Amino acid sequence: MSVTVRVPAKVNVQLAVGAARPDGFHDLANVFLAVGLYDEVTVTPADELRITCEGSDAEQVPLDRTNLAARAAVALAARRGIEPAVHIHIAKDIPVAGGMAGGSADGAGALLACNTLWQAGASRAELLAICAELGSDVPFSLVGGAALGTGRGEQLRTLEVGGTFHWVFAMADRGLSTPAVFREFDRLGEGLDIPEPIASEKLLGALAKGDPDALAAAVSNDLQPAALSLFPELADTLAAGRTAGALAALVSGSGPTTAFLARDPESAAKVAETLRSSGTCRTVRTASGPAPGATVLNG
Ligand SMILES: C[C@@](CO)(OP(=O)(O)O)[C@H](O)COP(=O)(O)OP(=O)(O)OC[C@H]1O[C@@H](n2ccc(N)nc2=O)[C@H](O)[C@@H]1O
Ligand SMILES: Nc1ncnc2c1ncn2[C@@H]1O[C@H](COP(=O)(O)OP(=O)(O)O)[C@@H](O)[C@H]1O
Repeated sequence: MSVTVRVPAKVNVQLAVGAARPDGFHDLANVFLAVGLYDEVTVTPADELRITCEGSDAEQVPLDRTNLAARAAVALAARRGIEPAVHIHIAKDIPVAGGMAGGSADGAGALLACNTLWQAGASRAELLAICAELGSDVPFSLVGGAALGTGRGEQLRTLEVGGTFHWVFAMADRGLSTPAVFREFDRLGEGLDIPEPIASEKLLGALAKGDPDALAAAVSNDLQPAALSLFPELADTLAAGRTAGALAALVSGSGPTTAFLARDPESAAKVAETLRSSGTCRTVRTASGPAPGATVLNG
């Protein structure tokens, strides 16, 4: 018997970043929106832990115990005193190292799948605690929808969303390392007074209303200057999307995926087409949000 879990990607509609903490992390006001681009994680009993991956970015995914899906299975098995004897297969559609939390999605997906396969009985609270140990973004991948993440992004408050938002995502031809982007944020901010990260009331209101124009006016990403400093060509992609009629154009999280908010599906298709022919990115996808969090598809 196998269990398959579907898990969404995310875009950060607000990413406010505070100064570096003594532990090296940064306090955030991180407004996550799950979008309908998914990885599927399938777990099947096996003699020992094994990982396989399929999809266009599969060769970039580590197949050893550093894979977040493997770490999730090991963490749950250790808590239950059992062997993580499972084959984890990842059908990957979320870009790797793209700032869309693909690894985090696989971690949350494997955790929910193993909990189901092993009938391990971990509560939602226990699953969320394991997710937070695995990474700052992993709890949100489990929960989906829209949420405000505080602390290092792992303490979640669910947000109301009053409609569907239509997005276009432009994937770059190389990845960006999340720690490197935070380091660049620190370097650019040296000697400056970095304010406490606070969620924007205007942005939360726009989400609650489902108003794309109001959301477009309120989106922000404090990591964007750092991502652009490490990957200056992203400015051309952002400009191409704006010219094509996107309501807002921003780097998704630590990048280098760029995200474009459109008024409706027709406008999203037009922005996508223009970006495809712009020569400024590798692939272009459309997706809408909010999307549900990790969901068991069978088993
Ligand atoms: C920036 C964000 C925005 O949602 O995601 P991505 O855009 O990369 O997907 C997240 O904060 C990334 O979360 P995640 O990828 O889970 O990060 P973690 O594994 O917890 O941490 C990786 C590294 O990122 C830096 N980091 C992460 C989170 C945080 N609040 N402060 C940090 O400084 C630290 O250098 C840390 O060692
Ligand atoms: N299941 C996984 N899928 C993708 N990357 C993973 C996974 N597990 C670990 N990684 C590592 O995490 C890094 C960041 O990947 P990813 O989570 O896709 O990007 P981001 O943090 O930008 O959202 C990758 O370069 C890879 O080395």
